[in-house]
Amino acid sequence: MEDLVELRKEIDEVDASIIGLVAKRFTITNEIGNIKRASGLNVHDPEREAYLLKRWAGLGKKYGLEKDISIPILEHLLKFSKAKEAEQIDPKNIVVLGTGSMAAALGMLARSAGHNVYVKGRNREKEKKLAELIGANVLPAREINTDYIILCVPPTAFTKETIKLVSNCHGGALMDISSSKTEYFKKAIKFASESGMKMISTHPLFGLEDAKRGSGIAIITDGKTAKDVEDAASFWTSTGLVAIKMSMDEHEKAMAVSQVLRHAYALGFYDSVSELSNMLKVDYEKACTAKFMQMLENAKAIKSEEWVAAEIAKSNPYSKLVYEIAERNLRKHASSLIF
Ligand SMILES: C=C(O[C@@H]1C=C(C(=O)O)C=C[C@H]1O)C(=O)O
Repeated sequence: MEDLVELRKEIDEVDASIIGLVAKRFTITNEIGNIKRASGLNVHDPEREAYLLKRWAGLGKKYGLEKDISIPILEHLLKFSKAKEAEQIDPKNIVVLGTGSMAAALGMLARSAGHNVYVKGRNREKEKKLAELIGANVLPAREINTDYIILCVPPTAFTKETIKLVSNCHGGALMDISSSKTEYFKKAIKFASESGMKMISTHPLFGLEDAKRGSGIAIITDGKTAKDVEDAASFWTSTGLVAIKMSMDEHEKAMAVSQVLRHAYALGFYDSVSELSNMLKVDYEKACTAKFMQMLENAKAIKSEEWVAAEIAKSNPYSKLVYEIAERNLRKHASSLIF
């Protein structure tokens, strides 16, 4: 039985590599599509395809794989690579700066929409791993024209050195993804202008696990030309996200309700659960509902990143109001229920 588990683990790893490589192949065929479009060549190249069929048969033989297995895979790839090449409208050169989960989520969305995605991080290993995972390329050292550099690093890691990592990238705009805009935004604008880049502030309105087509992304309109906002919106729309244009103040207000307030109660709830259960010496997990556990899980996730919650609360201009109202309502319920 242990062997079965081990072998399945191995299969899972092989499958991840296969998918990563298939996605990488599409990045390359999309780039070929761009070159063909620029030089007026046909997408379909029968000579090249005949060569590939022969080569795949040869490679199959070398690895002991029957033609019946290998050739249909190639045919499937050819069908979709040509379809993607043909349908590509306006592929952008995107650099994902950072190697964390948000970088993975956004890079993946951009990749699957057919954009050319490059990964850049401070750590070479992590950078390579992420590029493989999403079927993108590591940012090459040569000079490169970019449309958007998506800044997926936490505010604390956002320094001049971070920007230097993409000093070979020219053109386009730097996009931050932070949920609290005021402080971060100022810093990002400063760095962007120092390095001659435009700055567009965005905020993906989803958590790390649920970055999927149809989720929203806020685009901050303050101080931006209508064209810059429109271009950014159309890029994100192409990845399947819904672009929501809003002012910085509207965004901060929405964050005050949906993040600062939620975090306040979640952290208060989490701390109260542990304090109260210790005090009562009760094993609440033995006799609680699934809904309670769900709420505790949510609170625990926020607690585990308390510093993020603190940072958002610290820089949100409405936090004081949020805490006043949260406290008042808790007291109101306490007095109407108990006292
Ligand atoms: C990518 C290309 O375009 C098409 C797709 C191919 C592929 O997926 O490998 C090969 C030949 C072309 O019909 C190319 O010309 O290389």
